[in-house]
Amino acid sequence: MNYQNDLAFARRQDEQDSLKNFRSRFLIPQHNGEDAVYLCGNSLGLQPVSAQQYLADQLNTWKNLAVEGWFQGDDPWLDYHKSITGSIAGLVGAQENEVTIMNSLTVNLHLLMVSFYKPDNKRFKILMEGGAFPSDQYAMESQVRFHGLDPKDTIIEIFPRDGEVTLRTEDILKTIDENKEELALVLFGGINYYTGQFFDLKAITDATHAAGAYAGFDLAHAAGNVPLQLHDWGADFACWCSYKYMNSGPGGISGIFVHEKHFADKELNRFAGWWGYRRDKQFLMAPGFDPEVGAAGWQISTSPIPLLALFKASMAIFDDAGGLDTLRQKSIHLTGYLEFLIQGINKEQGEVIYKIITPADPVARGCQLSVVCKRNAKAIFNYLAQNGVIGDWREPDVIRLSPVPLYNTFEDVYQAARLMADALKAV
Ligand SMILES: Cc1ncc(COP(=O)(O)O)c(C=O)c1O
Ligand SMILES: Nc1ccccc1C(=O)C[C@H](N)C(=O)O
Repeated sequence: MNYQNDLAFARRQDEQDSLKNFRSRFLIPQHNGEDAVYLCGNSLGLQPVSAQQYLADQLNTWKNLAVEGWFQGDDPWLDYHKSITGSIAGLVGAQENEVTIMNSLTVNLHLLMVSFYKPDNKRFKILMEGGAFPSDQYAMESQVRFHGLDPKDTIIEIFPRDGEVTLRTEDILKTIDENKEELALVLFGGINYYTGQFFDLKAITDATHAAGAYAGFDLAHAAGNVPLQLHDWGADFACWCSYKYMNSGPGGISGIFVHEKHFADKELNRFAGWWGYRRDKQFLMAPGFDPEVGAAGWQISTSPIPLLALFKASMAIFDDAGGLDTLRQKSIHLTGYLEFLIQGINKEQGEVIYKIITPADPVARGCQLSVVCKRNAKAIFNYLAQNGVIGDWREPDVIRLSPVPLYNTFEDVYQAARLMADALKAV
């Protein structure tokens, strides 16, 4: 696309945007009485206007039906989660029975590792991306210790080559192959939280399986952001939080994927609870765990209905937007526009002050651009915040900015970049 550094150009793009009406379905934070420039869907997606009503409906069911709400009403709570698993499955490229929603992300990472990390004398190593989100590192390390192993001898982290900031797929595949005798699990982020790099998950899955190990993914930054084909890629399992690009609210419920090839595998451990029991017999309260077929059999505890209601409000918007394909098209243009404008600032300055560390190829990134500030980084971030641009800061010098196609505009992106240029004069 031929971008222009010009407000009129940005407004023309917004005018022509087939998704332009979706912004009004979200509550945009205010700054000095105007919409803030919210570029932080990578951390917390915005609240759907309808969220209050979805929540109020369930509070009313609780008020009117109380315990009968589990079995009666328009949308009985017992199967309430089923009304959104189809939409979620569509977003991650799964069959509906391969997806369920439960707990929070790190909890689910642990539970899925109970099933898919079973080290023995021969295969015990875990391969992950260097610089993964700390919670994932802590989860892996504690799982390894739980099995009586030392993380130092067990967890292999792959880091970029010297002088590079992102990982090369060839290096990931080579490391998998080099460790094929001892590898038990490859557990990668879909998109790295710091650099915004979107990994080649199909290639990683294929290489992992060729090495005789399981492939699992933390899709916190990928779900609802980039197209995924978990079923067709043959990934063994995945989990993600829904409060980022899926807009389910702070601490919103997490999703899991288990490939159907594992449904009948009696060898897989799982930590069981009655919510994962086969639904037709759950209330017989019989001894002996008999799981529901599919990912739903990994559930443990009673569904948190208020959280599901919030999630449902957001999934209805994704459904109306027609799924991820249209969103992705706009996303590529929006993020591309931000990249173009930032590069324009660098050109004007005659040096790279805002170094984008996220890959330039749209195939290798989602909404997010991670920008290293070479000068007065924290002061620039603060200047942006004071002027209504909400991104986030990651130590030591990275500003993350994520234009989200459902609610951000080209004008948002234009204003953010204009303020990034102004900041260089102001701080
Ligand atoms: C990649 C990744 N993993 C794990 C987490 C932690 O998730 P939670 O606190 O919901 O367990 C986050 C975000 O907080 C994340 O980005
Ligand atoms: N759950 C949170 C609670 C408080 C503050 C941030 C978060 C995030 O999600 C951070 C995000 N995972 C990140 O990529 O940095």
